[in-house]
Amino acid sequence: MTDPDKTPILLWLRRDLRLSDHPALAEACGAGRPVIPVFVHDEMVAAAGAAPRWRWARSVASLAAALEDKGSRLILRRGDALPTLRKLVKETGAGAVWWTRLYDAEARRIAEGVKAGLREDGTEARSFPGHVLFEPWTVETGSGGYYKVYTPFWKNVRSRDPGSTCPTPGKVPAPESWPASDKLEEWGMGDAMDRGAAVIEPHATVGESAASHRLGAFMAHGVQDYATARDLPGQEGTSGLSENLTYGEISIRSCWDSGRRAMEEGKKGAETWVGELVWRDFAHHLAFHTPRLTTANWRQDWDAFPWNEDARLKEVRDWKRGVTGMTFVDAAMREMYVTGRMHNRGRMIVASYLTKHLMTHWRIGCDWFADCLIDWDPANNAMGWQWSAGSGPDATPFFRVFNPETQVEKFDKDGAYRRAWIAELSDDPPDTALSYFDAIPRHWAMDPGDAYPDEPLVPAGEGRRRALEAYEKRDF
Ligand SMILES: Cc1cc2nc3c(=O)[nH]c(=O)nc-3n(C[C@H](O)[C@H](O)[C@H](O)COP(=O)(O)OP(=O)(O)OC[C@H]3O[C@@H](n4cnc5c(N)ncnc54)[C@H](O)[C@@H]3O)c2cc1C
Repeated sequence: MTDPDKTPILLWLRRDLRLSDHPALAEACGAGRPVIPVFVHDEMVAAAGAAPRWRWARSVASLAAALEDKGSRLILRRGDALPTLRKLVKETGAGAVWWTRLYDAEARRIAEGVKAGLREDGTEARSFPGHVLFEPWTVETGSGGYYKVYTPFWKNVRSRDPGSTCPTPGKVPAPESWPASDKLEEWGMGDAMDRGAAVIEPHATVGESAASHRLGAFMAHGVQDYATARDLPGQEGTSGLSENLTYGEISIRSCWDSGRRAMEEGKKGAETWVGELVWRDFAHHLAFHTPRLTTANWRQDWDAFPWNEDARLKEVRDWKRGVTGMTFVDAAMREMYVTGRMHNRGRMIVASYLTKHLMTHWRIGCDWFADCLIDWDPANNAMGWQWSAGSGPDATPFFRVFNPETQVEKFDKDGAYRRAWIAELSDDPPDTALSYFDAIPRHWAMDPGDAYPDEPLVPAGEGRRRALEAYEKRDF
């Protein structure tokens, strides 16, 4: 009979594509058993949008190479998670499947199915922390509930210790023989991206060592001025780490440790930055405690609001294509289309314009972001949209309508951001602005020589009036 203590451990990897500070990997490597790392192109991966899927593949390729350096491999399989893992358990004689916990509804639904199915078969199924600083059930209000407002959540955790980082394994113990693996290229994970990988590629910073370099550079040069520079989309004033955190190429705990160290060194922007890391935890806290966050109005009475829910309307199309005539909105939408990223200030402005001036349901914008962002994260994205729309917890109230014109004056005074992204506004547009026209599908029939709209689709004042009127008339 096989000694269960010697059987291989299947390490099922999802959004934890790194070797450092990886609790499940560290424990597996210390268990005296072979470890078989596996990435499954499962129902969660298949449902991801075009840009996230492309970026996910880049992360998988990077981890596969890093594992080779550790004497290991990354086994790739395609299919729904449970049957695929069951099949691998059978083929390899693995006695255990371990993974890192995720907290959004869909990821949990899949993992719960895997856990139940494997346990039924007598296979050990065990999950580990590592995706957030503080697991959602460990942060409680005085009365034992969950937090619905960020500030008290922040106060609760700001002096807590998320624990020490785990050592990076020197070697990952290999099995006597490896199971077969798919080839990543055969999965075509970039195929759905109609702007093509070549456009986004130069804007992505992929893999664990690039992420760690990025964190170091931000700590050395960026964090000091973060509190003010973070609001200026024309500058590189933020860490850019969201794409790496999304795929777990860096651990949130190492970001926290660096941020806390910078606080101790008296770097001015450090506490604000650590506070943003905690916004990420807060989003996952909410997604865990109220799973509807990612799909439905968090405040359920907002179901009765007269949102436009038709994504085919011209105004929604113009918003997606960055031709609303509202320069801040258009610059941000184009930035996202070319780079797969959008500055946080831009995200707030475009979301406010769509949900308030265009009175369009946040889900339409949320879905478009989910297709375009290389840092797409189900919890952060949904929380950001519901915060902007007024339907979420701790949201900006619906009657507080961002004015995209005054926002531009405040945060892009010198016009650097708009010039960078809107070619039609300049006689000599920069490459960034022109690259938008290489990125868009031909059927959008747009050209840098086209006239930019003379008037916004919905002017700031009129949109505000319309939104407030609808809000006053709401019957909830
Ligand atoms: C409508 C909308 C949609 C959004 N969608 C996403 C998304 O899909 N994925 C995503 O990672 N973030 C999302 N955000 C949050 C935020 O815009 C990005 O995390 C930020 O722009 C990333 O840039 P950075 O890595 O340079 O962040 P930094 O400013 O350097 O912050 C460090 C890290 O803190 C976290 N963080 C910062 N701001 C927030 C925030 N408001 N909410 C949650 N976490 C935050 C991120 O992990 C970020 O990488 C969204 C915000 C809005 C308003």
